[in-house]
Amino acid sequence: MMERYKLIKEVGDGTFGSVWRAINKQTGEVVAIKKMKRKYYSWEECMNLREVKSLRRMNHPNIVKLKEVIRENDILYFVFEYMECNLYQLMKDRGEVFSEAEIRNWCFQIFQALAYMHQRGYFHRDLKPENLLVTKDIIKIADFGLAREVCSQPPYTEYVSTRWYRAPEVLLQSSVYDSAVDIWAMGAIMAELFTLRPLFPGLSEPDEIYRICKVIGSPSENTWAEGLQLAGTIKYQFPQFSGVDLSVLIPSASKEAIDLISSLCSWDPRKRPKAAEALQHSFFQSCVYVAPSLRPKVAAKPNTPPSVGVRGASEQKGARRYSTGTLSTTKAANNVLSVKSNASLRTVAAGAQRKLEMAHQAPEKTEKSMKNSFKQSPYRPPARNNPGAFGRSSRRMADIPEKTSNRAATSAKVSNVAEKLGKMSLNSGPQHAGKQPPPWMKAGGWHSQTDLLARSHELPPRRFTRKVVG
Ligand SMILES: Nc1ncnc2c1ncn2[C@@H]1O[C@H](COP(=O)(O)OP(=O)(O)OP(=O)(O)O)[C@@H](O)[C@H]1O
Repeated sequence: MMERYKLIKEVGDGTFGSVWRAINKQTGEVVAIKKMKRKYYSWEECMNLREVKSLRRMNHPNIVKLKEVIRENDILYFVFEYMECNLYQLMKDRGEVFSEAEIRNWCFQIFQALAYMHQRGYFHRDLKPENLLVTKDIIKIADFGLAREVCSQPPYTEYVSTRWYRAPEVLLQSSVYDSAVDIWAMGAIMAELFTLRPLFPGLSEPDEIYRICKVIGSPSENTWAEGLQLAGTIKYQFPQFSGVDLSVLIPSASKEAIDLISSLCSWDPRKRPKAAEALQHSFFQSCVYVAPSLRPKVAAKPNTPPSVGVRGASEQKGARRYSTGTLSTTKAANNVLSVKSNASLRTVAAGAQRKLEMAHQAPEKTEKSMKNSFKQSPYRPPARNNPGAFGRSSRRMADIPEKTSNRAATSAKVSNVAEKLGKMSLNSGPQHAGKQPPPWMKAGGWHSQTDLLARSHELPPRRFTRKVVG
């Protein structure tokens, strides 16, 4: 099976697998092949993997497409559509800041993918720049190793995710969390796109919360009563900060962008907008939806990329087919699973699920649980010479995913807007013509600014190290 592909170059080395650029010798198609690090001794084991289970159900232009699953000599390979680079690589190599139009374009696409995914009852749980893959103007969500079905039943597995983008309810070990964790991550990522620096680069879990408090202000009974309870449960006391003016921290961002980021990064998960609501924020005003009835009757092209931001309207015609399609798998040969669109789903019995999930952890890349972390290192303000919110810490430290004992569960609360999304397609409107309506979402309470927080233009060049190669 694998002889059909020629491996060209390793382009990524993740926790669970190494990723290669490869060519399909028969068709000449360039693909990305993820070779899993552990062995899989049966086909059933493979079918139970989260990555397979969730990606099989996803068919969206902004979710990286799983083309094939191959098991050969007990090694498991995922064949994905190939993407040129990830968002972290783009930021790292960037000499100057991205334009707001570029950021809007990317975020609009990611929120569409999230709206699609959340609406179908999945959330990603590990959104970070490395998992957002870019080819030209198109951005796609990758790495569904941690994706969870919103309605899945307990017992819930421990899970691994990346600290800098981790939502406060997860840091505080909430037993119930939901798709709002992806929304928090998007706030942090969006801010990072503007400044090219992580917004909350915590060196540990307590430090992560400390930095969040410093930037968005400590939570109160008014802003997040449940959070105070959660903190009480693990005997954690929030440091007291009133927060800073995000527009000072992110000077290149417009008022609308600042308003959206502050909504996304709300302490209370229920106060964060849903992905479909975020798409309606005034920041995305130039990205206009067109109802199907108003669309020109042109046959959708099978692989048309989505039209976003202010780009050409001609690209948008295929958008709807992606938001309605489903995936199915065809076991074409004994050890090959080809993934085809627009056919029915098959759910695999979850017999060995828990065993697999546990095996899915990478012990050498985990840290002790938050409980232990807090127990052993009670809250301490960073030392005087601590670099502050935008520290010069090694990126690798936060790349190390942490094992937490959170249980994921929630009801899939899908807004009407999200439901409508599947019936809509995209169009591009003019850039901010005329007066803009006020943002629909209220910004968080920004009170004062602390000089401990460096401004982005005062920051030294980014010196983070990453595990991504190529
Ligand atoms: N389809 C693709 N096209 C091109 N590069 C890819 C593709 N998929 C993954 N990569 C590269 O490989 C890297 C690791 O991939 P991925 O995140 O899927 O692996 P992982 O083992 O699950 O990683 P993690 O440590 O984040 O859990 C990505 O950051 C990206 O740079």
